[in-house]
Amino acid sequence: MLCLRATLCRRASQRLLVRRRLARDFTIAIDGPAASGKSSTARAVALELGFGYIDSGSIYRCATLLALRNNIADVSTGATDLIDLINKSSVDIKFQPSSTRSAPNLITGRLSVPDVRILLNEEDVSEEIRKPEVNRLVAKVASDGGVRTAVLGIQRALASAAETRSTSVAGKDGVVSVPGGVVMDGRDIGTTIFPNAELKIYLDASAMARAIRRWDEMNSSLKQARAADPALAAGDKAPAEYPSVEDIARELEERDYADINREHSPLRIAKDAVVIDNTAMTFEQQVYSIADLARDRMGLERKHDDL
Ligand SMILES: Nc1ncnc2c1ncn2[C@@H]1O[C@H](COP(=O)(O)OP(=O)(O)O)[C@@H](O)[C@H]1O
Ligand SMILES: Nc1ccn([C@H]2C[C@H](O)[C@@H](COP(=O)(O)OP(=O)(O)O)O2)c(=O)n1
Repeated sequence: MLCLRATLCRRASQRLLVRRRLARDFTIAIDGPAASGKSSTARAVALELGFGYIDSGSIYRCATLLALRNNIADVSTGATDLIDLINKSSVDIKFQPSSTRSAPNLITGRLSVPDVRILLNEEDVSEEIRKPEVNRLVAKVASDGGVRTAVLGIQRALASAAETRSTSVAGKDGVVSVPGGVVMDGRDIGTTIFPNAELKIYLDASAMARAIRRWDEMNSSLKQARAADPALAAGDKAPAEYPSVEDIARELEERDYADINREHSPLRIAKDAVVIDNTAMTFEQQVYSIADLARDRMGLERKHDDL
């Protein structure tokens, strides 16, 4: 009896060790075109699995903000100065538990989407990096090879910090502490940044669905801002300042074209990526199916076969 118990305990701890080993440094790469749902999905998947999250697009957006603030309008001639500024800057991504502020338009069902704050040299620039002037310039900034190399340094540092942070994950034998995995989203994560990522997702949706989602998102944020600020509620800021769905569709199309056709690390579907078109999917379906794909590959039990 004692012997049987010892064997069972040994087997349980071996299983645990296998899981710990599998969960160690487990990386999920999520790539796809603009507004396909990468960042909201990545955040919810990271929360579901107890992983860290890195929004690589926000680093390119910070680089673009540095260019705008330092009057580097022409990235091709000002690249050296911009690279110098990036190398001297710090970017931090603060992943905060549950908030609907970062996905105000989304029906998330049972899920919560954690908020993410982006700090550039310790200043919170989360809202500023989403402004239209940044949207217009970011693809150009991200097309420069030297800028990409400078951004890579920040991405690697953030990823290794996330991976060394231990988290608690509910395993079959109870809660276990595992060195944290990481979810990173962007354009070249599965192809260039983490070509050996354990799970690669290419998230896509129709161009119109993506434009409508972005438009919805902007309008929900405007409604929230109006509710919080009487000056905005009184109509001081005309809704006409806000782009139409057609304007947004055009902007997304231009950015996708630049991201797909650039020389350095263009947006491509990695050959071993799982392609998910979420045009007709609910947010819950896309998050739970990715989390279960990750669980499969970590040797953990699936949780959402009901979907
Ligand atoms: N399956 C879905 N159905 C409807 N809206 C979605 C879905 N997935 C994401 N969204 C919404 O689409 C918008 C764009 O998502 P986001 O995560 O910011 O995309 P990306 O990071 O690819 O630019 C957000 O407002 C998000 O809440
Ligand atoms: N890994 C990455 C991430 C983003 N970029 C570039 C290309 C994108 O147009 C910009 C902004 O990316 P971001 O993911 O914030 O953009 P969207 O949220 O999808 O609109 O940065 C990149 O080149 N490589």
